[in-house]
Amino acid sequence: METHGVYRRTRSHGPLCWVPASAHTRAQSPEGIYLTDIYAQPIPPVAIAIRNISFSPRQVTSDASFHSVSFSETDHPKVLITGGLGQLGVGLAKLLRKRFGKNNVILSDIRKPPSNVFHSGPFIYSDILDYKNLREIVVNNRITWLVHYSALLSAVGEANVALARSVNITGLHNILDIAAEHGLRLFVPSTIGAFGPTSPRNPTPDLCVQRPRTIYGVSKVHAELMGEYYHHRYGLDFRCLRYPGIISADSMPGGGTTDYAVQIFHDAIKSGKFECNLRPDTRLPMMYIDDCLRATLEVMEAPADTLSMRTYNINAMSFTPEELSQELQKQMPDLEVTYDVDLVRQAIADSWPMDFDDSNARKDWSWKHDYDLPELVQTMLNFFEAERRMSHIN
Ligand SMILES: NC(=O)c1ccc[n+]([C@@H]2O[C@H](COP(=O)([O-])OP(=O)(O)OC[C@H]3O[C@@H](n4cnc5c(N)ncnc54)[C@H](O)[C@@H]3O)[C@@H](O)[C@H]2O)c1
Ligand SMILES: C[C@@H](O)[C@H](N)C(=O)O
Repeated sequence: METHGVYRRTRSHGPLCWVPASAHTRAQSPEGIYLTDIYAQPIPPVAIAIRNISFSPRQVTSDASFHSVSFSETDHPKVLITGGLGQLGVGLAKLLRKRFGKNNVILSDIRKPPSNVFHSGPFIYSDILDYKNLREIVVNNRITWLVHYSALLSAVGEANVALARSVNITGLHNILDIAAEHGLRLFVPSTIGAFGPTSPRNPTPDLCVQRPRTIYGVSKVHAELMGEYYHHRYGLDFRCLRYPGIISADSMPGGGTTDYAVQIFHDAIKSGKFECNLRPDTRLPMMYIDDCLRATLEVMEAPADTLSMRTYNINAMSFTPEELSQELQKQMPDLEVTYDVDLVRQAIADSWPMDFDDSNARKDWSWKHDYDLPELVQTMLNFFEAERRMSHIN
């Protein structure tokens, strides 16, 4: 057995890893991380975060390896998606189930799933603020990948800062600890909202000033930094993409600043009219959902040695409400677009990137988007047309 400061190297279960030599005797922070680890020099690259609420000395002996759930690259991962009933989770589950098998992907949320989602594969109740319940789900289902989608988005976050802080920050802490303790590969999405008015906006590179002015943005910068810290400090396999505004036809957005770019299609088809809550010249990075979900799978499958960073910008297109309206009007010339600016959303949008530099993702793991603005508009309209025909048949 090799020792290194207060750490011991062990291979008792699963891969070689570092664990604290006398875990049960040292002082813990409120988050359950050993404070004395901070002073143990030199710090080995891989060690494990342990919570006081998660292990008592009776439950786990001091020489246990918490990396006991090993994920072989040849096996299918067993995936848990948190916050899975939002705009993105159901589509991601569908993509991952196609690849890994229906029963290897569990959707979870605190809401009641609609019947088609409930019957399309495993669904489980999970509140990310309930740490013990999360741990039970991970253990009982032998989870190896965790996709953490639960969050309050930018506009709803500003309307309820306390809840956003709790879900987006405390919830993330639970997720990080669970993932580190059980050796999971963890995906946490970040956003264009992780930048602020002092960031370069056109284009915004991966590494630059990040001083967002929303609780959503602050919580996402915190998530990026904590994930990267757990990666360097504890060997957590943390992967993060900063998504642009995502546009989807069969799922509705959950209260963000980019929601107008989805709503315009619904209103255009329903009434031929749309009232936009952002100014016509507000340029923001955007992406069709299929590109976003494929990027997520691709970065999760990327060999670790191709990832020069753990947080990447990804992008597809940038447009303004005026440009989106004009593209739609090519197919729907009678569409009427008016503007009634929501000051909160406008201030948020004015502080976000106008264009996103994703050259590192393109270089490191060959990221490439499929949909530009014309394909996006055509695909969205095709979806609604197909839906209309189906409803006529039924
Ligand atoms: N949709 C976008 O345009 C976009 C862009 C950038 C980043 N993202 C990120 O992607 C992720 C998914 O986004 P989305 O658009 O699907 O979000 P959404 O708002 O549509 O869904 C979030 C889900 O989280 C759930 N949730 C809330 N509190 C919870 C709790 N305590 N425990 C468990 N679940 C809880 C909600 O019920 C909801 O279903 C989020 O982290 C978001 O920040 C989304
Ligand atoms: C951009 C993204 O994070 C989300 N759609 C929002 O507007 O809040």
